[in-house]
Amino acid sequence: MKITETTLPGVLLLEPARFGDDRGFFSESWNRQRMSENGIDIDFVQDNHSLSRQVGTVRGLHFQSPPHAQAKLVRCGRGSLFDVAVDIRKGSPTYGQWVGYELSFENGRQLLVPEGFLHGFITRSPDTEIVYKCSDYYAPDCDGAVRWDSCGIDWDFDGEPQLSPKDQDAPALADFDSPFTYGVSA
Ligand SMILES: Cc1cn([C@H]2C[C@H](O)[C@@H](COP(=O)(O)OP(=O)(O)O[C@H]3O[C@@H](C)C(=O)[C@@H](O)[C@H]3O)O2)c(=O)[nH]c1=O
Repeated sequence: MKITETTLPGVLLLEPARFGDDRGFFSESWNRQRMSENGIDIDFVQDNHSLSRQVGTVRGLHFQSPPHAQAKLVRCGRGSLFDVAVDIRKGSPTYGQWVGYELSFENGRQLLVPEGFLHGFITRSPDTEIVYKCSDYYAPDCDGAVRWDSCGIDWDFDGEPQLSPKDQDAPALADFDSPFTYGVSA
């Protein structure tokens, strides 16, 4: 497991080992003990899976408010996508900054998105599947979104993205009052 820090402290890029043979490959996509040895102690309680048919489907940018804030461990099950995290902790030295990485079935990369960050992605291939673990259960009352195109993210996409009505109507980051504060545990 290769773990790389990003420019946003706490957001990590993980590359699990793949053991290839004539059949294909084997990979441990999550090993609690190994992660703990690397200082990552998260109790994941829910595993999510979604399919996006079209290239240029955007899901995000999403968060759940305290007391149901979620850390997420994200990977791509099929196809490819550009996955993004944005720091929305008020008072954070990196507030409003983002990181983005290509996650694909081929590269097997994972992104760890802590509590206090927006998460979202755009698909780069048709029929792309995303799979992610969450550290708290889905809580619709705490569900929130910020406009995908309001954070200065370079999505490297020229067309018209496919968005849910909820994501279309989300507030811009500039008009958003974040429920997270830097240094305060959610
Ligand atoms: C997120 C979620 C949704 N749902 C339901 C609600 C709704 O009827 C349907 C679709 O929900 P959404 O439109 O919110 O799905 P989606 O836009 O895929 O939302 C997801 O986007 C990515 C980027 C994330 O980071 C996730 O946390 C989550 O917010 O699924 C659940 O039952 N459990 C869940 O955990």
